[in-house]
Amino acid sequence: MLARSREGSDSSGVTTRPTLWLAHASAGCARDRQSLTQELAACGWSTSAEGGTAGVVVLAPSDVHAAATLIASARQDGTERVLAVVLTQAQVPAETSWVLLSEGATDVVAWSGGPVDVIVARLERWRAVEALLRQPVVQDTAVGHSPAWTALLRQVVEVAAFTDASMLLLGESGTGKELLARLVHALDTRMSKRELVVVDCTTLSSELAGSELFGHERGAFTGAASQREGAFSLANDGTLFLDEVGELPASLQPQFLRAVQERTFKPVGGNAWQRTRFRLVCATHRDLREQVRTGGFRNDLYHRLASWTFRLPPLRERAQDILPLARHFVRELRPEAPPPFDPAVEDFLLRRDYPGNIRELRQLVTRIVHRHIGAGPITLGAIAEQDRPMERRMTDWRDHRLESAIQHALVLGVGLKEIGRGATDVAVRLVVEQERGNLQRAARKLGVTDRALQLRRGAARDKADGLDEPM
Ligand SMILES: Nc1ncnc2c1ncn2[C@@H]1O[C@H](COP(=O)(O)OP(=O)(O)OP(=O)(O)O)[C@@H](O)[C@H]1O
Repeated sequence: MLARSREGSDSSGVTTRPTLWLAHASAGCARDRQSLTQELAACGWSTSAEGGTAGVVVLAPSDVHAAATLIASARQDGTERVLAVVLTQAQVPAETSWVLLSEGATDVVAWSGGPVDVIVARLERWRAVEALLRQPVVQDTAVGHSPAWTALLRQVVEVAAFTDASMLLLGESGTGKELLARLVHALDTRMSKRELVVVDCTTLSSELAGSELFGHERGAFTGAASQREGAFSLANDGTLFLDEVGELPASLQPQFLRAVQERTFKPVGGNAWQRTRFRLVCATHRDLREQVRTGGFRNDLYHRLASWTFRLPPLRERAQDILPLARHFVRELRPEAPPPFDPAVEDFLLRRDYPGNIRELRQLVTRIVHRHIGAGPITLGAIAEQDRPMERRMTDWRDHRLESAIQHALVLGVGLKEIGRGATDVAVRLVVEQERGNLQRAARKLGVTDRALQLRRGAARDKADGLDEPM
């Protein structure tokens, strides 16, 4: 019932034709699948039994486990979104939905024949989001194809384009919080959109912060020679980006809460309330919840800021983005003729640690490009002395993170065979994801035969059968 292929994908892995992968969980629902195919076709959605980036799985209420296996396997092979369509006139039981969602279904709906509006509404939204992700404003600025990054981007783009909700961006320094805030502003569809106003809360002093945020009237305080607009007013019909919001002075938080909640504020020294309408995006590298717990940040304000919370992955969790990002920075610096990296330089970039995340990678690549001479590829000699690897700076893959994962497994009583198998399965999953479901390329990269890879994947899927380790 499941035949998959990766055709129809462009370089970013996004399907260029609007064909939907359609599968059914058991022979019993083949006829319903047929009528769903027709209904979808009437709404302009063609379907195929072969893979795509989005799919629909049709199941009878008794097929939950078969459907869950189908969905998990599709997700592993690179299908980004799967809608589970349960053939029932009743509501889908919550337990069924949770099982399907936990195996990777994006959504679960009930359908009992007839119009497919509920299904099509979801497919149209997905298509709109995928179209946005292909826009140059996203492709050319928010570089990265790793699953962690694309999953995040997909959610951010959806919230940015289809809501005016406030967003809280959490992440280590240099992970791209400001870049995402700019993207959210660029994707905002409000016609009257004005500007993006950036306020760095680390630079707000208690005395001047009120004026910076709310503006002031002439003569409001010594030195206020003329009236001045503040960030809340400047951001009207635009976006207000508060960087390092955890540093917002406690004395300002009540006023700030009012401005965010009511969208009204009074300039310093003024009597009249002013209205403002903006999208609020905040960022912090701190644990804001912990600040709330210890009383450094107001709980009510936190909940106002964090309608949506997104965690940006550090670069070490998206290592497959290192080279695409590095090449992107080279193109920015040498747009006319971007030189390629020698394989040895690529290896150096991949093995290094980046505590400063993408900012550190960008600075490193900038130094390399500054030193690169001539028209040929960038060679190891272009790496500045300060950046050259001393043994302790290179990342041994068997580092403390692997050690602590194994330590954890040992504490749980996991045996050597299971640990080895677990490590193999993680490696297989990562490479299959990287190769976007192309099993031949994945096998080559892993240094095993196609058959061995298939066996391992089969065994991982069905651990209960206790198949012997094939590789
Ligand atoms: N996905 C990306 N694609 C291209 N460039 C990126 C990406 N993410 C971050 N950058 C670049 O990395 C640098 C750091 O990003 P940014 O300033 O957005 O990080 P940040 O999380 O806001 O950092 P901080 O917390 O220190 O303010 C910027 O030059 C930005 O353009």
